[in-house]
Amino acid sequence: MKVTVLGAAGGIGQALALLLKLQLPEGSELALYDIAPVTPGVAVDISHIPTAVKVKGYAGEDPTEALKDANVVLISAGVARKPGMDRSDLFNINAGIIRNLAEHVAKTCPTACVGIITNPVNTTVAIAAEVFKKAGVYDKKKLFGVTELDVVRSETFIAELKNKEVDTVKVPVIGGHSGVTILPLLSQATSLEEKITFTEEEVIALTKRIQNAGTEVVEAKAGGGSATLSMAQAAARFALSIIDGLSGKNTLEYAYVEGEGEYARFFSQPIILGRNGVEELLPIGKLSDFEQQALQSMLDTLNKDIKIGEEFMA
Ligand SMILES: NC(=O)c1ccc[n+]([C@@H]2O[C@H](COP(=O)([O-])OP(=O)(O)OC[C@H]3O[C@@H](n4cnc5c(N)ncnc54)[C@H](O)[C@@H]3O)[C@@H](O)[C@H]2O)c1
Ligand SMILES: O=C(O)C[C@H](O)C(=O)O
Repeated sequence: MKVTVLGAAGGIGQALALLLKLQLPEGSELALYDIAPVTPGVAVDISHIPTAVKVKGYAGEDPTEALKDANVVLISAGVARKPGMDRSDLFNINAGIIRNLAEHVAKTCPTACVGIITNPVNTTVAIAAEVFKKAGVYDKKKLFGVTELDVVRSETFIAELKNKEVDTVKVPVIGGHSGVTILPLLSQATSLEEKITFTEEEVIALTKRIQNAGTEVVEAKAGGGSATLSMAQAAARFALSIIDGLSGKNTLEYAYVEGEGEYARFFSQPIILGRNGVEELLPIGKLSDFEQQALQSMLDTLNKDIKIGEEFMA
C-alpha cells in the first residue's frame, strides 16, 4: 500500500508523516511531497526511524513522482488561519492549490482514495470532485473531506466532562467542517455501549465548544497557525481506517462525502469503508430536537459553501 502526503513539509504534513511512518502496516510505502525544498530532508529524517515503512521525499512544482501508484493521497497543502480569520478566508489561496493538486491526482493515480484536509473543507472537496469529474475519473466513493478532528475533539471533550475513559467514548459528528456546520450528535454518544446523558446546558456548551475548537487553537497559537498535531493524529487515524477498508477489513468512520444528497451534496456522515472506499452510507439515526434544529439551520451555510466550490470550477 502506498500513501502520499501532499503538503508534507507543513505543520500537519510533518507530524502526519511521522505518525504514518510509525503506524502504517509493514511493507507500506510513504511518499512525501511539498513545494518546500526541505521535503526530501524530512523524508531522510523520518527514514531513520526503524519501522518497515519505506519513505521517499519530493520537492518542487511537480508531484507526479510522489503520486505514482498511490493507493491513498492525503492533501494538507495550503495556508492556515490566523486569529480573526474564518476558514472561508482561506478560499482565495487554497482553492487554486487544491485544483492544481487534484488535476495531478486525476492524471497520475485516478483510482486512489483522496482525503482532503485543506480548508475550507466544505468547499475544497467540491473543487476536487469537479476536477475529477472534468477529467472523467470521479468516483464519489473515493473522495473524502477529513472531518475526523471533529470526532477526535468530541471524544476528548466528552470524556473530560463526564469522567470517562477517552478510548471508550463514541460519538457521531455530522454536517461539514466549519462553525455551525459541525454538529456532534451528543444524543447518540456512548461509552462502552452505554448512553451518555447530558443536561440541556451541557449540550449547548459542549456543542459550541466542539464547533469553535479550531478557533480555540488558532487563538491559543496567537498567529502561529492552526491545529497541526491533533489534526495529524486525526488524519493518521482516518488514513489507517481507509487502509483497513482497502485491505478488506470494513471499518466505521465519519467523513464529508458525496452521499444521497438529502441535506447537501456533500455531508459528513457515518460510513463503512471497504475495498472500494465508501462501501456503505449509514443513516445519521434519530436526532434530538436540539440537533434537528441545528441541522436545519446549518444547511444554508453548507450548501452555499459547496456552491462556491462548484462555481469556482464552472
Ligand atoms: N480538516 C481539518 O480538520 C483541518 C485541521 C487543521 C488544519 N487544516 C487545514 O490544513 C491546511 C494546512 O495546515 P498546516 O497547519 O499544515 O499549514 P502549514 O502552512 O504549516 O503547511 C502547509 C504546507 O503546504 C505547502 N504547500 C503550499 N502550497 C503547496 C502546493 N501547491 N503543493 C504542495 N504543497 C504546498 C507549504 O509549503 C506548507 O509546507 C490549512 O488549510 C488548514 O486550514 C484542516
Ligand atoms: O480551525 C482551523 O482553521 C483549522 C481546522 O479546521 C480546525 O478545525 O482546527
